[in-house]
Amino acid sequence: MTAKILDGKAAAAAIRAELTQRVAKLKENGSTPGLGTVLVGDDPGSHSYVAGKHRDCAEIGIASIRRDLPATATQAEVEQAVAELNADPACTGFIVQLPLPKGLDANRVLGLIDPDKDADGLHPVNLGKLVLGEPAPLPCTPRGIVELLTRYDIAIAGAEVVVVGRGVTVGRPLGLLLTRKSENATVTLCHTGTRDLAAHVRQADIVVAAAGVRGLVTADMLKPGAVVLDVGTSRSEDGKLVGDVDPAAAEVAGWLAPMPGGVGPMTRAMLVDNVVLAAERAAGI
Ligand SMILES: Nc1nc(=O)c2c([nH]1)NC[C@@H]1CN(c3ccc(C(=O)N[C@@H](CCC(=O)O)C(=O)O)cc3)C=[N+]21
Repeated sequence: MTAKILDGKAAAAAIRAELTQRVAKLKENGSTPGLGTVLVGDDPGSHSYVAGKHRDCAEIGIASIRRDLPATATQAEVEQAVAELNADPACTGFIVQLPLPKGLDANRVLGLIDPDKDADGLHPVNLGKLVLGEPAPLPCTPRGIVELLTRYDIAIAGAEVVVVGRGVTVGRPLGLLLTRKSENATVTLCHTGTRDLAAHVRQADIVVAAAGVRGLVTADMLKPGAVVLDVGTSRSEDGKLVGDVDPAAAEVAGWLAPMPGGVGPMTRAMLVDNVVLAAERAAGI
């Protein structure tokens, strides 16, 4: 048996088509959403992600605003770029691409983003609202995971979900999202300090691997038929993108969101969706 594919690339293309319609409607109402990005330094991976985001905006018909700063940018210069986007009415939502170069205080920068323009859902106020169950922009990768499962009719309510990884952008907020009443999953949050990872993963109906450790989740850990989402992104020796899930896992899993082609494209689609949702809210749609 080989796992069926959760095709995030196809699902994201469908979402972009829906977003194109919603943006056309917003424009009829005199509102054009605009996504801003702040990119510091010359990491090739970060450059290619940011380029992808601007391509998505062009396809969907929303404006995009780029602020690229050199690797030598100071904390004050990065904060200035954030202040400019906060003040720019053409920019209705923006992100600061992470990680920032060493020496810059990312949490301080994130805290300066206007929470209403926080397209990533990573501002402390918005993360706090997620804990409190109040409406707020939600982190893109967790949203993309829920959206992908929903589009494939995979039941989340009542499922035993094991999340591997406690990062601020994926693992930690994903646990919060999946345990809301509306999702109703039971979540175990595993991490590098987990004593027996295999014992936890073996119980899971759904496994989300988001630790950034190549091959961390292996075939022998899985319950046959489990749904596996690979969110890990590391580079192999020859520079290829590789995930956290060992390729042999595809022989045991029932469903697999591969890396690439799984959750990554959904993350990008949810970023634009966050910006469009905020514009719709502002326009009373
Ligand atoms: N403020 C901020 N927000 C982010 O959302 C954010 C960030 N910083 N920093 C880096 C991570 C990483 N991330 C990805 C998004 C899409 C793909 C994606 O679309 N990947 C394609 C492959 C792309 C390729 O081949 O290069 C795929 O999985 O199929 C990957 C990674 C967003 N991040």
